[in-house]
Amino acid sequence: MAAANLGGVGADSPERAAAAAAHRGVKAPTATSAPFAPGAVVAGATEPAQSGPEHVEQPVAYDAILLAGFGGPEGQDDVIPFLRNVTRGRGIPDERLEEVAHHYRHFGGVSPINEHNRQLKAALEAELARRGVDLPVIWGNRNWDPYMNDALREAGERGFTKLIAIATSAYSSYSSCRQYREDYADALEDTGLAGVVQIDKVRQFFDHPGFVTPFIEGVRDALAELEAEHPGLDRATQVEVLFATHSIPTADAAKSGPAERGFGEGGAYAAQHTAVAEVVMREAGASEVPWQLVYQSRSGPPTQPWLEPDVNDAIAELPAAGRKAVVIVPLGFVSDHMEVMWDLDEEAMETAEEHGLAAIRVPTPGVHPAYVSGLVDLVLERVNGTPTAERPHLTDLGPWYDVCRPGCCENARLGFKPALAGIAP
Ligand SMILES: CC1=C(CCC(=O)O)c2cc3nc(cc4[nH]c(cc5[nH]c(cc1n2)c(C)c5CCC(=O)O)c(CCC(=O)O)c4C)C(CCC(=O)O)=C3C
Ligand SMILES: [Fe+2]
Repeated sequence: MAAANLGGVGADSPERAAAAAAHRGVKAPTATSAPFAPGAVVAGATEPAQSGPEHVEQPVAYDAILLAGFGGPEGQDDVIPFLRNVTRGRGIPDERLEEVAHHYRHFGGVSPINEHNRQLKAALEAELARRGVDLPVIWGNRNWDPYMNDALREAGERGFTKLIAIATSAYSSYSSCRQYREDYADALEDTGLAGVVQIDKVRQFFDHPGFVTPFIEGVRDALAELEAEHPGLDRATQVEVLFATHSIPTADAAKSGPAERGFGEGGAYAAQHTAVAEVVMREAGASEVPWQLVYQSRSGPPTQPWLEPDVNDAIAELPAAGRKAVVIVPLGFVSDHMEVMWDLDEEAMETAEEHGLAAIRVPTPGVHPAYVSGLVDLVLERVNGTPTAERPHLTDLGPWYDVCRPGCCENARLGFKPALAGIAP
């Protein structure tokens, strides 16, 4: 969410450092004794192996799919408790949270994200049934009901021991990948299922055709619509496509992806978005249209550098470059949640209007059939042990890792915390 400065006691607080340090000591090392599939790293492993496969090519008999969401409030009374969950450990007073809350308040305290995930779960179940795949889907959120702990308790009660997780987040970074993996580890500890339930994850799917196809269609349709509404509009000089994603601290960005790949400044996070945007422009038949990658929804103290440029600043520059229209592509998001409906549909659209630009925001994947069946493909890739060479990916960065590399996507401020489905530290 944008605007509010939630630096607060903030990133480098002693409380946080202490919490991180405490974490290192408390977990029992179980990696060597666990009867898990090669490539799986066990909850609580403090000294796991330093090497392992990047791609798991052996078939694994999973019991269920764990759909992992962010979670969001569903009424005014939920808003502050939800924001406390999101910002836990950062010591942010409720008055400051109320500044962020106004986006939610504006929509009756309801984020649509949980409803999106209910619909996605139903769509996945329908697609699994259509393909004759007998895998139940359990859904748990990081920050709101139904919580990850509830989902894992349910898994335990139903006797599931092998879960394949899909997080509703396509790219590599602390917030979009590793934080989910840490929360799986925490939830297994909380529910007493560490060492009993194995959680693997599907690879980050930023360049999977199922995720990219809706954006390709969206850009193609948006350009056609602009041209129909504005006869004579020259797409090569008067239109610009802005690919928008969530800003993150530059320090987190630099640590996104495996250290040894050396992605430079914006890390794997920026590299993945740039590579996907290129594919979208090409496949939408729009290679001649100018485009750039922009960021949105920054928070944190103003002194802390986050990825730039901000979408609104980028829009403000467009008229001087001769642009008359802008296409905004929410490339970083899987559904029209608050970041999209407020930061893009309210704020960025208003900025475009102020600058006299025609503007269209293209849809997120949502429950697009290509996206839903792509997610099922990603699960089946692991169920069937599909050879790496046969795994679809539209950029030369992929197919991304099944087992995250040491230090991958670490939080630049918190440092190491145990996480599943990867090799630590
Ligand atoms: C990369 C990324 C994604 C995309 C990947 C993914 O989808 O997981 C994402 C998604 C989301 N972020 C969301 C909401 C929030 N994110 C916050 C804070 C932050 N997000 C960050 C990054 C990301 N966030 C970061 C680096 C922070 C600062 C934390 C820190 O400094 O350590 C805050 C706290 C207030 C504030 O800081 O503004 C809120 C309320 C919602 C729910 C929306 C709804 O309710 O509809 C969703 C889907
Ligand atoms: Fe966020």
